[in-house]
Amino acid sequence: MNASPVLSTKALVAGYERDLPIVKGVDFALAPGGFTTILGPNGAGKSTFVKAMAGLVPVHSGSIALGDRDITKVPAHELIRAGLAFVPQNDNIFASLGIDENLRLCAGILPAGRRAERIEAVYALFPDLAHRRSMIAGALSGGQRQMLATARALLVEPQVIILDEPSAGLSPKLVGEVFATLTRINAAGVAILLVEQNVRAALAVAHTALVLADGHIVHEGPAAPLADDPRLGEMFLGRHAAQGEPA
Ligand SMILES: Nc1ncnc2c1ncn2[C@@H]1O[C@H](COP(=O)(O)OP(=O)(O)OP(=O)(O)O)[C@@H](O)[C@H]1O
Repeated sequence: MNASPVLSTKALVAGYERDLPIVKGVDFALAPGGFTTILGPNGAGKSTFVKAMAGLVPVHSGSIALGDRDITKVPAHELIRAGLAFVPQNDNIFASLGIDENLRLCAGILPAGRRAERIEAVYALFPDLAHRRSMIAGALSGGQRQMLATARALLVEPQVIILDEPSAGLSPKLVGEVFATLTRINAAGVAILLVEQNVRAALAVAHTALVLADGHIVHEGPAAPLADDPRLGEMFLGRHAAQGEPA
């Protein structure tokens, strides 16, 4: 028996301008504790799709649910309290503040009595950050910045965390560290939705994969087998492949 999804969409159409849909009717479901990666060619609408779920891009039609709650029209700041955390690709930390200040600032939305306890719980997940509490965030490496951004999102004990290309611009070693961290977070019971360009690394950690092309789902299934699936290249090349153009 399948548990009801923690995050889902029905016939979701979304985009920045009303007459220009980018996400074109997507039905999606993320299982509680699941780990799904969203892949697809540049401009497929991956970021737009997750931003719509995070309340950051207008929904034209269809619906979004967090558990049983319809969140289609819930603003982004309320979604964080409701248990849906979003880590954007850029500008996801306060670079001029210390690591500890970054966390304390974000913990401000929690009841006062829980803040210190949650900050320590998050430090326990990120020992690299715990060792550098007073360091200015802007001086962190790319991978450490991503970890701080993820740590901030975890302060509220979300049911779901959505990450938009956390490995962008990182060296292979740092990519490995970021993805190992995501695996630990998921093992602790937090469902993860991960937008990635780094296809191989994402398929190695996620349970399921969803491939978007031109705002539509063109494939959905277990992640690991997709890495060796000959159709993978075609899904990324889209109509160019169908027209027989070279990769
Ligand atoms: N802020 C914006 N305003 C208007 N259009 C946008 C905006 N951001 C993205 N778009 C458009 O939406 C389409 C999908 O972009 P999106 O960033 O969602 O794709 P993506 O699959 O995440 O691509 P990439 O892998 O290159 O990041 C593109 O045509 C893009 O130009």
